[in-house]
Amino acid sequence: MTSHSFASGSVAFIGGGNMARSLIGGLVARGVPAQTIRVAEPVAELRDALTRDFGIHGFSDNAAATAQATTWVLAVKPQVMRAVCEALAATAQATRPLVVSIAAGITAAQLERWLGGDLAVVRAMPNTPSLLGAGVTGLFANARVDAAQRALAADLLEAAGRNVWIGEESLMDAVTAVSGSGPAYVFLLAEAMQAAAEAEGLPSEAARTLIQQTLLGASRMLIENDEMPSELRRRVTSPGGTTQAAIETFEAGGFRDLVARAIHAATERGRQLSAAND
Ligand SMILES: NC(=O)C1=CN([C@@H]2O[C@H](COP(=O)(O)OP(=O)(O)OC[C@H]3O[C@@H](n4cnc5c(N)ncnc54)[C@H](OP(=O)(O)O)[C@@H]3O)[C@@H](O)[C@H]2O)C=CC1
Ligand SMILES: O=C(O)[C@@H]1CCC=N1
Repeated sequence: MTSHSFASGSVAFIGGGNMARSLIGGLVARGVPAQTIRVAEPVAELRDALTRDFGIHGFSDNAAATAQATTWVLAVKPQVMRAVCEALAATAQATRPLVVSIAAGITAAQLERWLGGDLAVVRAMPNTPSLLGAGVTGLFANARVDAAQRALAADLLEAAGRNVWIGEESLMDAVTAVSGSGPAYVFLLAEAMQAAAEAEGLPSEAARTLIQQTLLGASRMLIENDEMPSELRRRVTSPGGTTQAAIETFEAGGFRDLVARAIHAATERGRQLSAAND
């Protein structure tokens, strides 16, 4: 953590579900004092697990969690965001926190309006590898976010992995479609490879190890070799060999177009979530 971390106040998570757990775990692992982290979560088992696992303060009531916090992380589903914000508007206007939302689709302007207006809002889109500190977050700051608040938001999300600042908010739905949802695409590929491996006769456990290590190794090459994916692919693909047979099958099946359509559908869904929950 850098010097501008949470020394001057505490952070309150509203919603203690999957993503909040990943982010809280990242913060605690990076040395943010547990007593400066608060979470409001209505489900007692989830709340108790968070307080037990990380030593943070748990609340069943959103207002109680936010009352002492200088940074709020809104980590509820887009469908309940408006109601959650409107119930916290008076506190937001009285305490003027930095508001960080990780909800898909919901815009900074919507959050600001629901919370009573004139607030610094950062829209952030992390992903589940945050749990391991291997996540990536796309971030957009509205015009009211000052340099110190920007640094604070960056610190908060850096605990989960790398940050990428996005200048135009309209691109946050594409960020969501690429990296927010992205881990699920890799898991789908792993599922499909597992089923195909077993269909070819490989024992389940052997197939699992082969696939896990292949995805890990390929990901490391993407990051560490500093070369284009197309070049890395070319080196695996011996002319007339096995990889060529597979790649030609993918291409003939419209793989690239399918990926483009899937990411477009996710991007559009983000826009719909904004409109449908306004
Ligand atoms: N999962 C992911 O990979 C990612 C998710 N996100 C975003 O993060 C947000 C949370 O997603 P995720 O963690 O997956 O969802 P979860 O359902 O796991 O977490 C949301 C939590 O908020 C609780 N909650 C519901 N209503 C309220 C309320 N009024 N006040 C406080 N807490 C409430 C929910 O309880 P209950 O179960 O009772 O409803 C639940 O425990 C979403 O907006 C999503 O778009 C962003 C990036 C990646
Ligand atoms: O599926 C969703 O809507 C959320 C946002 C990105 C990942 N999960």
